[in-house]
Amino acid sequence: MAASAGAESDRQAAERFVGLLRQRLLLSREVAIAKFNSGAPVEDLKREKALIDQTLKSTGAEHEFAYRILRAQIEASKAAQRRFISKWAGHPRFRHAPNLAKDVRPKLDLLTTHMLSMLPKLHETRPAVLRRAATQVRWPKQDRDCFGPAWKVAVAPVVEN
Ligand SMILES: O=C(O)C(=O)C[C@]1(C(=O)O)C=C[C@@H](O)C=C1
Repeated sequence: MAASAGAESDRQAAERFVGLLRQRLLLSREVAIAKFNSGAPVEDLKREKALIDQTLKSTGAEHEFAYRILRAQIEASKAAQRRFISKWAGHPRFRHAPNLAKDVRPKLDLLTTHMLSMLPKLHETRPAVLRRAATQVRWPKQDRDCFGPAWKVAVAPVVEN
């Protein structure tokens, strides 16, 4: 470790990045609860456009990669939300639902910014290391049926890179 002491290793960077994607996907359950209670549709194209525009404005050389990664996170979130909402069909509304605009979206935004700030580092990370980190991710057992398939969507641009 002598020469690179203090520098984040490839493995650490990959795990940190994948951890951010995981946290973002975990929030899709909160989003789904809010939408299940309010009846709002899963897809919000206005919000997606705002996110993408913001991303394209704030990224440099990693433009294309950033776009693909963010798109995948949005698609993954929708896939997980739809699974949750169909699983809850026939259930009463949740007693406590988070406020999408005030509670959940600011968290999604923070994770997105953090995630995108790691892209330059990620470009130098070997794909095999990223793939390994992505396959090591675990989900709460009771929600694996929703997060598992969505995770494949979330990491597709990372593991195929
Ligand atoms: O903010 C929402 O309403 C979400 O469902 C989250 C999210 C996202 O991943 O950022 C996903 C799907 C929507 O179409 C818009 C945004």
